[in-house]
Amino acid sequence: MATETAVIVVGAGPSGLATAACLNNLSIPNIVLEREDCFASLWKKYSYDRLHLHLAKPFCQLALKPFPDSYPTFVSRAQFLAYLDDYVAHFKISPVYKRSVESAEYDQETKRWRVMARNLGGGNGDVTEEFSGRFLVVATGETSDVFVPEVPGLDTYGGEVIHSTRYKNGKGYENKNVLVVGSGNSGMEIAFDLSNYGAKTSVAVRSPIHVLSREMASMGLFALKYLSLNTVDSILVFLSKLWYGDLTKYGIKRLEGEGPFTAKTNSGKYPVIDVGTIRKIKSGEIQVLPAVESVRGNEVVFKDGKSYQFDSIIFATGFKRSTNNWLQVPMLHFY
Ligand SMILES: NC(=O)C1=CN([C@@H]2O[C@H](COP(=O)(O)OP(=O)(O)OC[C@H]3O[C@@H](n4cnc5c(N)ncnc54)[C@H](OP(=O)(O)O)[C@@H]3O)[C@@H](O)[C@H]2O)C=CC1
Ligand SMILES: O=C(O)C(=O)Cc1c[nH]c2ccccc12
Repeated sequence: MATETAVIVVGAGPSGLATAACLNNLSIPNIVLEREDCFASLWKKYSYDRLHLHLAKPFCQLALKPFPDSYPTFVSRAQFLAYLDDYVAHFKISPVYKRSVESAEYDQETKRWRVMARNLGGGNGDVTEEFSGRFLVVATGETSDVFVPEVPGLDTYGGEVIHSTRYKNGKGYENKNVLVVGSGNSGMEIAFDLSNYGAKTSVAVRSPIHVLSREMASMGLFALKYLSLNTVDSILVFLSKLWYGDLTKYGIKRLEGEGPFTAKTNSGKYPVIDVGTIRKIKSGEIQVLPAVESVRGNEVVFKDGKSYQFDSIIFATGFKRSTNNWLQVPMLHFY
């Protein structure tokens, strides 16, 4: 027997919770299905201690409930989680946990979505459950499944290998040679954190990037209300050049041809919001290396042919979307 509702929301991250809050506020029946055993699992379980929202308060609060006035401009992970706890209680949201959605199809006859979810908490053997709703909301985000590239020889590596989602802080990395692979926001901040804990830190930067300060990014978002994307991007590139200078000699090339917000909008390439990493790169505390080519024992070989020994490798290589695995809508395309 299918469980019937008006709206099925897949994912209990911040977007899924905000959707459920708006629906509950209008007394529209809904069910939130969540694969994990808690809401906002990325924030709760899979992020590092020093994490703060990168964008100023007004850009990050969820629908219908602003952040408390006492919160600072850049909200910490603990504060964000406390806010979400309040939010879930206030809007009486009760996600159904440990439900991994395996398929969602729209039935043209009944005009309803049929969603099949595996109950991961079913004890002996998982059970598949059916949910039926008039509307489906996909709130599984851009960060649902971890991505680690295949690196030749990685299986011969004797040191520790983790994905950025397992990194909490630099305890235990003091004086260790640590390589962070990936120069997105996770990689750049984890490198900064490791260095603060006394790790000998390197970061492998494969592609050109935009680097902005938190203030530049928030100012840019605010300016988008009044100015075009291209104008805002030109201002941001100007400010970034002025503030950070040319980073080529440190191994970081600026992304040319597409401004920071255009790159985000067109190809999901987020600008790096600098939290202090660039200063450490300039001072030599953090070493920038090119793309990783292969691993040979405890040595990592880079694109320039050089190789170095590392005690640990942290793959901050991002995520894969999961939507295409279960959403059966041939006419929709997701990048
Ligand atoms: N405080 C905050 O609000 C924070 C927000 N975030 C956000 O979370 C999201 C995820 O960020 P993040 O975890 O950094 O992931 P991203 O996808 O943003 O970054 C992944 C990085 O890994 C690199 N990479 C991928 N594959 C390879 C490979 N085979 N070899 C070498 N490098 C590779 C990418 O380089 P390339 O471009 O060459 O593919 C890129 O630099 C983003 O939206 C980010 O902005 C993250 C941290 C903090
Ligand atoms: O408001 C948007 O469209 C966003 O994606 C916000 C956002 C998240 N991370 C960022 C990094 C730099 C600039 C904007 C964002």
